[in-house]
Amino acid sequence: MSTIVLQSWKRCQESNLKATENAHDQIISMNRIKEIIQENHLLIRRSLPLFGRLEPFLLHTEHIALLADRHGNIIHTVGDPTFANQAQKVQLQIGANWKEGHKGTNAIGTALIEKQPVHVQGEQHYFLENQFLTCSASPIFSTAGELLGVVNISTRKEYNHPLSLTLVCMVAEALQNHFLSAEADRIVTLPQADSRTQRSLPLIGLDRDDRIVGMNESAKRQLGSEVMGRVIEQMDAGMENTIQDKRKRIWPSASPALLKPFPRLAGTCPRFLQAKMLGQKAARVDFPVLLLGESGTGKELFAQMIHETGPRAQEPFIAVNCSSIPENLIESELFGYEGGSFTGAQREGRIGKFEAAKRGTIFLDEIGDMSLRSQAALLRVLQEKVVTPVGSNQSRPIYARVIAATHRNLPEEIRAGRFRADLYYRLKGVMIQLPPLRSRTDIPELARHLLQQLSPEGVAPSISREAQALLVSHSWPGNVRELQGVLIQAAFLADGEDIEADHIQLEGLDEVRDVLESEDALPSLKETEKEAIRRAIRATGGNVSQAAKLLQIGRNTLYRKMAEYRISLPATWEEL
Ligand SMILES: Nc1ncnc2c1ncn2[C@@H]1O[C@H](COP(=O)(O)OP(=O)(O)OP(=O)(O)O)[C@@H](O)[C@H]1O
Repeated sequence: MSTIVLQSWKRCQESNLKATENAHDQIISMNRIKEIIQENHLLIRRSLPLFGRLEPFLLHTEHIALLADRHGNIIHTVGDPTFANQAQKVQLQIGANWKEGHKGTNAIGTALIEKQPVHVQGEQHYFLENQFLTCSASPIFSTAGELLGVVNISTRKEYNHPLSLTLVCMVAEALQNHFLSAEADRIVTLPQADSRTQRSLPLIGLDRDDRIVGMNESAKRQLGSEVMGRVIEQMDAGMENTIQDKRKRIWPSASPALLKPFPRLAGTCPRFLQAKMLGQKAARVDFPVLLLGESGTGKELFAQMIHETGPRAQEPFIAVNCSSIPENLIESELFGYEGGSFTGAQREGRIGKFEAAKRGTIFLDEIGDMSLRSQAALLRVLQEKVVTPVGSNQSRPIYARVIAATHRNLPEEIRAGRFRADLYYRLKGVMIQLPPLRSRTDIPELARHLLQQLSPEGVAPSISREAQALLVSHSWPGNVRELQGVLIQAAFLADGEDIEADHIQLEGLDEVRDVLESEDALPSLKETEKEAIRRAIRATGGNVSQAAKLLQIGRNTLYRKMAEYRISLPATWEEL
């Protein structure tokens, strides 16, 4: 018996599995099978062609090939129908679960635990009822290295053949190479370290910046998985040959005529249009996006548009305000938690925002306000593309696209030691800088658009020349959000008539800012601001959105100020 099989038997004995009893198979409902197939649709879709090619060779040979997901659920089978019938007696069929924990030593379950190819022959199966089988399984890894499932070939024990293990390894490797070719922009191959011992060509997948985004097992053995995310030219990786290059297809095809419009984003200012075009291009590809801009410049709206016009539009868009979550809760919020893992946690546990975003988009707003500890945890997740819920030791793959945003100057934050450089480089696949409103040349047009939005059924009021001049000359510290507020007030005061200069109330904001900047007055103004925030929170019963509206500042700005002044929300916050 191999060491792997011996160790597996030991685990089974320690778990008190009784070899002579039948395995505790769960009967899985049709609905659950559909869900499992849905969860693994990408793996199945990409594996089907290969299984299709394998099928004719398995017919009349009493062999079947199976695909199982990373939990050991069988999700696809092909092969000899006679043997498939016999295999069903022990539930070796679609929908059944072959985790070692309840099926004992078996190729699928044991390969999942060991994360390496496993051959289990006849009597080496732990349960007597499975000992008529001989099975070989090899794990399938994503290009980023996460375990996706296993490919397994089973037959009767009399037909045991050592080559079946080689065959499953080749199928798993072919699948991984196929994933690599679908996901990377360019694939390069390294010279083989030792062509006698190396089974296949080491392949490396690169993004358009030549950063390593995936590797097959052979490359991983040669370079180690820690090189993921590094730029190939900066590495001493030896000579490489490009064997596939899709980059030319991605970028030229994103000509302006082919870009999908961002209907909710108004503006004609050249700086804004340039940012919008970058966003439209980013919607077509899957790179991480980093949105930079002051509060209220439209970062969240931009992120929504990138999501809604891209291929992930049918999946969820989940926005997370990183500055509003207390540091000790951020990991459980993002990555989820197991039941009872900390005081105040829900008994049944909860999935995190990354998993909730499924194959959609997670929008990490105010990323620059995250603590260094949380940044380290986030970086790990982005690198490994798996989350480990708080209190659990099981990691789960994540598929969401990441769009991050901040009003902070991240290079400056990095220099000050408050932001991790490696996280910054991970996040800034495509970087888009949104101009502040005061530097935009299209304030009157934007104002007309916002007024139109305010009166969807009627005719929006016009804005007189004097009123426009006021709007253009204001410094807009609150950006588009502030403009929205001013226009609501103006339309209300105009009472159905056109908006005149008198209706534009830019009251005090500039004066307040001027005074705030004068050093002598600073302490008392801070106090005033603190008190205003406290009162707004009290008046709205702790509703931050309403309090922000009352104070005429953005929600994020309010959160920031609350953190700065150490003002916490009553009860609800503590109960979180
Ligand atoms: N170009 C635009 N066209 C129309 N509406 C806009 C535009 N830019 C921003 N807005 C509107 O302005 C408001 C503020 O935008 P948004 O919340 O996206 O800003 P933000 O940069 O994410 O702010 P914060 O950093 O404070 O969260 C929203 O109501 C949004 O719909």
